[in-house]
This record gives sequence, C-alpha cells and structure tokens, in this order.
Amino acid sequence: MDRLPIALHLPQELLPLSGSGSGARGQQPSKVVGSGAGYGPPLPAEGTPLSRLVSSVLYAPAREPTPAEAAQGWSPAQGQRPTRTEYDLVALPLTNGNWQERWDRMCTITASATEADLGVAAAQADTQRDEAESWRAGGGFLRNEVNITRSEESGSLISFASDWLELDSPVEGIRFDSELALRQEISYASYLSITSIVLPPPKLENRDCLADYARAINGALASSWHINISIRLPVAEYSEVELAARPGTPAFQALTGDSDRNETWEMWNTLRGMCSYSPRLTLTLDLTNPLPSPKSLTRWAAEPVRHMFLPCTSFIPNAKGYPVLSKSMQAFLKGAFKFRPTVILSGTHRSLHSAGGHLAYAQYVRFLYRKAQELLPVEEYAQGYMDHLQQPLQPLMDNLEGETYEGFEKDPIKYRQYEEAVYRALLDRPQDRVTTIFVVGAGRGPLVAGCLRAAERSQRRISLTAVEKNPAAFVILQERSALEWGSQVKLVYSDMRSFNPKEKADIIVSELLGSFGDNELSPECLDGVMRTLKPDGISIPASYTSFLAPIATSRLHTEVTNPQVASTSTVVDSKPAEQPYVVMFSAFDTLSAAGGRNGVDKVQECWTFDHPRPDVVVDEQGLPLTNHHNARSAHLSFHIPRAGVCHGFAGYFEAVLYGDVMLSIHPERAAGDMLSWFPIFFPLAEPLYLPAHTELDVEIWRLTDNTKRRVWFEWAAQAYLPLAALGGGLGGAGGRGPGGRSSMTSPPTSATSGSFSLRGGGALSPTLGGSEAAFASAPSPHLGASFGDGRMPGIAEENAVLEGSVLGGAAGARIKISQTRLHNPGGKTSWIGL
Ligand SMILES: C[S@@+](CC[C@H](N)C(=O)[O-])C[C@H]1O[C@@H](n2cnc3c(N)ncnc32)[C@H](O)[C@@H]1O
Repeated sequence: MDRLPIALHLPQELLPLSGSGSGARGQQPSKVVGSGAGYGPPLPAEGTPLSRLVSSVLYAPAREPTPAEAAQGWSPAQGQRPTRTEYDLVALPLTNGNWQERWDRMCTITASATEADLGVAAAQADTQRDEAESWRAGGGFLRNEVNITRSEESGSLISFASDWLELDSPVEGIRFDSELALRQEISYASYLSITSIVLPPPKLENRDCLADYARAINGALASSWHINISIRLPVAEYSEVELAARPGTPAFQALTGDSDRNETWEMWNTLRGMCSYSPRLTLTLDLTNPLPSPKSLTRWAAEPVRHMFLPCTSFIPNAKGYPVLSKSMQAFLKGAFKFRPTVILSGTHRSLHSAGGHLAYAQYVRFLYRKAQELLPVEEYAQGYMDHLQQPLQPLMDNLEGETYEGFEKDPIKYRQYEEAVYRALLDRPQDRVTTIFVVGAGRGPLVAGCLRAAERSQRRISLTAVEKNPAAFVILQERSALEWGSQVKLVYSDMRSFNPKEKADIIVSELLGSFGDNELSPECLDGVMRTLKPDGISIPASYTSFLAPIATSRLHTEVTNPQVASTSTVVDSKPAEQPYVVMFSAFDTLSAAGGRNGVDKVQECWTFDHPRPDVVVDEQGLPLTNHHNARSAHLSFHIPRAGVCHGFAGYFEAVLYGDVMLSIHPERAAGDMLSWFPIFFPLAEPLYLPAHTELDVEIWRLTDNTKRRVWFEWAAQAYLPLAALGGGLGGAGGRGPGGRSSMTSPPTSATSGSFSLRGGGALSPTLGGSEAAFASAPSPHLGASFGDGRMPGIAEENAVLEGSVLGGAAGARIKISQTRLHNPGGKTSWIGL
C-alpha cells in the first residue's frame, strides 16, 4: 500500500530566522564543511538551522531498543539509523515578517495613502517612493526576508507564498505591487528548485476583483515553465452570524441547513477558466471551516486537489481525549484519499487535545487512509487505469491482442451471466430436440465453454459452432478444440458477415458490446449474421441500450484540451477533445439528478438495438441493403440542481441477454464487480458553466455513411434556465416533455411549442426583479457576478432566447444561456470502421 504523504505545517514563530547561526547575533560562525574549494556559501557541518529543524520533523533521533527488540537481537547500528516519523514533508512560508514590513512600507503607503493622511514627512515619503520604484524596477529579497536561503534546504519542503499578498485588492496599486511581489516569490522559489508553491486565496468580499487575481495567476504561471501553483481555498465560507452559532451545534445546522455552499468553488471555477485549465494550477483545499452538506462537497471530487490543509482545530476529542475527525470529515477524506493529496497538518504543537501527543493527528490520518484502501474488486482491478484515457477498441477493424482477451477473461460476472442466459434459453426449448448454437466472435472460447456447461446443466443436446475472424485467437480455439472440446465444437475461421453454414441456428451468441453498447459495431456485425438464424431463433444478447449523464471532470478536460499536459515526458501526448474515450472515472462528479420540472432521470437512456430485427430490408443473400437502420439520435434533457461545470458526458450500457438475465454498467444499477467495460467519455471541447437549476439539453447521434463504411458519434448540448427557477413568476410546470426521447420513439408534439428571441431585456426585468435570490449563490460567468441593479444580466443580453409554450402562455418557459459546438461533425476526428 502506498504511503499517504503527510506534511507538517510550521508557522513563522517555529522557524529560525534566516541569518541566525551566523555572526548576526554575536555568535561565532559554525564549523563549516566545503568552504575551501566549494563555490557556494559555507555549509555548517551540522546543517543549517532550517535543515536541522526539517530533519528533526522528518526523522526520529537514535534510540534505545524496546525490551522486545532487545530480546530479538538488537544491533546498536539499528538504533543509530534515522527512522522516518509520521511526516514526509514540511510546509512553511517562503518569506517572513521582514519582507512584509518592507513591502508594506514601500507599497501600501505609496499605493493607498497620501502623505497628509499618514502624517509622513514629505522627505520620508519621497525616500519610500524611490525605494519602491527601484524595487519595482527589479529588486529582490534581503537575506533576512526569506526563510529558505539554499536549495539544499528545499528538498522536502512545500512552500507557502506570503499570505498577505492581495492580488484582488480593491486598491489598484496594491494589486499591481502584490503581483510584482508574487512574481518575485515565484522566481525565488524556482531558483531554489521548489516545484510547488501555495498561494493565499481570493477573497469573497473582493469578488469584483477576482478577474484581476486570475490574470495575475495566469501571468505567474507563464513566468516560470515548471512551477506548480496551488491555491489555498476554504472548502466553504460562512458568515459571522453562522459561525457565531458554533459549528456542529443544532443552531449552526438550523442556520446553514442543506444550502449549497458553492461560493469558493465558483471563485475557483472562474480562476481556472481564466487560466485555461492550466495543468500547473491546482487546489490546496483548506479544511479549517466546517464542512458544508455532502451535496456541496461532491463537486470538489472533480477538481485537481493537490493538498489538503487540515489544522488541529478541525479535530474533535474522542472519549479518551485523542484527536479524531467527525463522521462527515472522515467520509470526505476517504473519498479524497483516492487522489493521494498531501495532507498538511497544522498546529499539532499546540496541545489542543489532552491525549496522544503531537503525532496523534498524523497517526489518526494514516489510520483513516488504511481503512480507505479496502477496495471493491472492480476498483482493485482498475488501479492504474483510474482517469486514464484509452481509445475505444475496434475489434471489427483490428485484431485484438492476447493480453486484451486475458483482461476480458478475468471478469467474474460477464461469463457467468452469459452461461446463465444460454442455460435459461435451453431450458425453454423442448428436451428432445438438438439446439444449434453459433458463438460468433468467439475470441479464445470462454463463451463456447459457457455454452457447453449450460447444455450440461440443462440436460439439453446442442450442436455448437464457434466463428472467429482473428487468426491469432483462432489458433487458441484450435488448441482448446484439440485439448478440451474434441468434436463437440465445430470451428469456423470467418468473418461472421460472410459465414455460410449449411444449417441455420436456433441461438446465436455474441459479445461484441462496447462501453456504450453499440460502439464496437455489434449492430452491424449481427446484421450480417442474422441471415443464419432460423425464423424462430434468438440472439443472446436480445438487446442493448446506451445511457448518458453529464459530468464534471477537470482533470480529463485538461488532458484532452492541453496537448502539452499529459505527462512530464517530452513526447507531446495530444488528445483531441472531439473523440470518445474509454475511461475508469475517478476524479469526477455527476452533475445531473433525478427530478426537476419534468421528473427526468439522473442517467438517461439514448437508444436501444434489438436482435433479430425482422423489418430490415435485405438483399438476396440476406444482408441489409444499407446501414441506415442503425443510425440513431437522442434528445435528452437533464436536471442540474446545483451549479457546476460540464466537461462532457459519461456513457454506459445495459444489455438484456435473455429474459431477465442482464449485463449492466449503468452507475445506479450495475453489480459493481464487472471488469470488462469501463464507461465511455464524450468530452466537450469547451467547458459549459451550468448555474443551479439548469436544464441541460443534450443531443447525441450515431451516424453512418454507407459509402465510407463508417460509424461515428456526434454530440452537442444547450443549457437553459427555467424561468420558474428565477422566481419571476413566468415559469410553471409543463413545457418540454421528459428527457430520454430517442429517434425510435415519437417526436414531441410541437404544435404548442416555439421559441422567440427576447430583444432588450428591459421589458422583462421588472418581472424578474428579485431573481437575485436564486442566483446569489450561483453567480455565473455568463450571467455576471453582480446583481446590484436588480436586473438579471443574462436576460438583458440582446440575443438571449426565451423558449416557451406560445399557445399556452409562458408556462414552462426557459431562457437559453449557452451552448456547445457540434462535436466530431461528419466523424472528422473519430470513427469506427466497418
Ligand atoms: C469483445 S471480443 C469477445 C471475445 C469472446 N467472445 C469473449 O467474450 O471473451 C469480440 C470478438 O469478436 C471478434 N469479431 C469481431 N467482429 C467479428 C466479425 N465480423 N466476424 C467474426 N468475428 C468478429 C473479434 O475478433 C473478437 O475476438
């Protein structure tokens, strides 16, 4: 099991001031090593004061053996060897109060006040201005302004930038000088080979200057090619009134209730959006404040959390006085541990808890981490594949590798379900008849073996043929035939679409399913072999259905849109955003929920394929004339209860094998330990911001081109806000029908629906006055963050579109707020070959 990285945060008062240990305080210089021929400053033999402090945090001193160790033969050398403590890293501020003092003197005075205000003599003010200007022209730190002076000291450190930097100050001069100071700190950290620096967060009260903060961060990222910037952001903010009610008490609960605390996430979303989802911009989630409701917390699961800042004040004492965490904090950490953030503990020296000592906090976090490592079989199997984007297989166009078959064959559920389906189908057949079964796309034979077992269990006689077009897999089939099956199984090396048996089948068994059901071209392959099925024959599977849900996954979005990201390797791993991927989602959040005005599902059905399908027009050989009947389209409408950003759609499938024997990777219905299929991901090239109560309409098409012999998917989405959600009195029930419509069902009645452009929002804004309440907790980039004038900026936009029931008045009306482009038009980026 991996060790969870834990850092100890050392505040300024516990740090040696740089310059101490020298003659500065009248001490003799320490004994040094390397001072002669060395090129750097002399290094004290016992290390610098800082490196000694860091070592004392990370390594336990030499010790005496315990009685048990002594009994087992303790060698003195063992006692001398430094052993690791509970900590792996030390977190500390890069600069100290001396720097703040000088910066304040230079910058706050010149930026924010007049001489008269401050009563500063004109000459002194001039000196400060000159000093500030020469610093702005490219000044650096003084030796006693930084806590770290040598790169030898920086190895096990996480450094914090000055927490007084105000990149979002309402005072313009302070903003610009803070930005200069930040650049200086980043450049100094880079010089020290520090790879990650933690920055103070933007302030809620300065939200008007959030864009200034974001621009400064973007510039800071560009100023160094390797430094990672991590923004220390509180998991939630509370008002003074709420905090006065004492977190954890029923009074606090009554005040905060179930409300969505998304203010800090909204700031983060604006910030990372303005920084173009830089992979070097991450989060240090600050767990000082009480946790909000679990619903508000889920969105952090989709964000790049690099560190968790956990002060000792967030721990509560257990019955024996040891520090422990509340149930909700335990659950949150358990979910977060799978991303292996560094936990930064702070204040452990303050003896806030009566038992356990200062290491008890780290020991407890490690205990929680160990507990969180108990994985489901599918999670165990998927370790190493988490959030790893893979091209979907094309088993028709390509021949699969042996390793891929081996992977399939580890699945404990799939083959059991197939055997059960064949067994039930055989039981439903007369006992005295021989049933002809074709296993088409037999691979290395696991379904063939399943059919033989099903025949034995059901006491039915079968005639079994295995058809496979992969020459390498066909060798394995021959091997199994020679060693296991003998004459029980007939082998045919052929593409199933040109397979010509003498006798037709009662049952055709196949497994050509992809993560989205039909995306490995099962419909097209089975179309080609259904001519070998008797009129009353059956297909196992009988049908399969595709499902979709909108998700937030900033990590995968960054990967598909930032070609330079993916790894530190020099190979540029470009992953276009207009193709589907197979991926085991880990850092993601499903944005939709069941309900909304139309009572829609959280995960919605796109379309279904049934086999056999007697209505297909075929030629004289029994093959379909065109592939037109396999085109599909789905128009879905998702209810998005809380604000979030959609980065794409997760796709799943469910298959009916026979009767009620199913296969499912539907997230709400799957058994949980089927390993053969990870979900599919349809990314969006641009993230789509969705305020709370959005109705997200998603269109997805499965298209085919007979001449090019290809199948591909296209997708797009539009976001709408129901007027009812704005509290303006125009909304109501009804309007658009429930989601989940597909091309195979009847289209919605359009007689009463229509849409019209809303020109000049002024006419509507009086009705919509008071809508601030609905938006106050969900300011959107599209809507603007300020509602001080009582109007809803999105509505005032010239081209906002109001959709509603024209004949039936405005009941069910909704306003369109954004849309995506059409992804993968004409299959230009991605297609599946027939
Ligand atoms: C997903 S694998 C399943 C293999 C095996 N039935 C199993 O369940 O482990 C699909 C198999 O179908 C084969 N296949 C795909 N299209 C085919 C076609 N048109 N004709 C024959 N075999 C095909 C592939 O080569 C591959 O072996």
